[in-house]
Amino acid sequence: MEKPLVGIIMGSDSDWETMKSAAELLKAHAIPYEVAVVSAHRTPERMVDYAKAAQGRGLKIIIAGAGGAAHLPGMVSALTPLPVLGVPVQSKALSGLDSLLSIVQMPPGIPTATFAIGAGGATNAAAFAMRILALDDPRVRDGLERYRQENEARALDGHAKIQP
Ligand SMILES: Nc1c(C(=O)O)ncn1[C@@H]1O[C@H](COP(=O)(O)O)[C@@H](O)[C@H]1O
Repeated sequence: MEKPLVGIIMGSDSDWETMKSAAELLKAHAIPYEVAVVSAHRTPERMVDYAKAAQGRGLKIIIAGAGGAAHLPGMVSALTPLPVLGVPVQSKALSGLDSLLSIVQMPPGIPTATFAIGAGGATNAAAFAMRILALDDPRVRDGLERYRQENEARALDGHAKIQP
């Protein structure tokens, strides 16, 4: 087993339905990743341990998803120098706007990337992680080019279908 380069963490197992989209993209491109439930609110000490150990364990990027009062991405970002990519999970009460605003409005000095609400955001967080890894890894660069071509083919296929 290759050592994971990307850590996908989420506040609750109920976020997996959203966050699995990130895992699927990384898996499709053979990028080693790990998955964990880590919560700033419910398991604060585990969060501190996870964030502080991440770089030393060889992780390069953390994708953090959370819903509602989504403090996890920002708190992890405060505890590690690694890039943290935040995914707002769609909440029932406020449709994820709460999650989005909780992640995006970080104070200067603690940068935390913020993606779209829901599974599309999780996919893009993984695609962005690939772009970061591609800076030093030609294999990931090739994978990204394949992914771009697949997306292009899918769009053109859709275009062909709507021609009268
Ligand atoms: N936002 C956070 C954090 C955190 O930010 O640390 N921990 C859990 N949660 C969120 O609570 C929501 C409801 O969780 P449950 O479904 O377990 O009740 C989830 O979307 C989770 O991300």
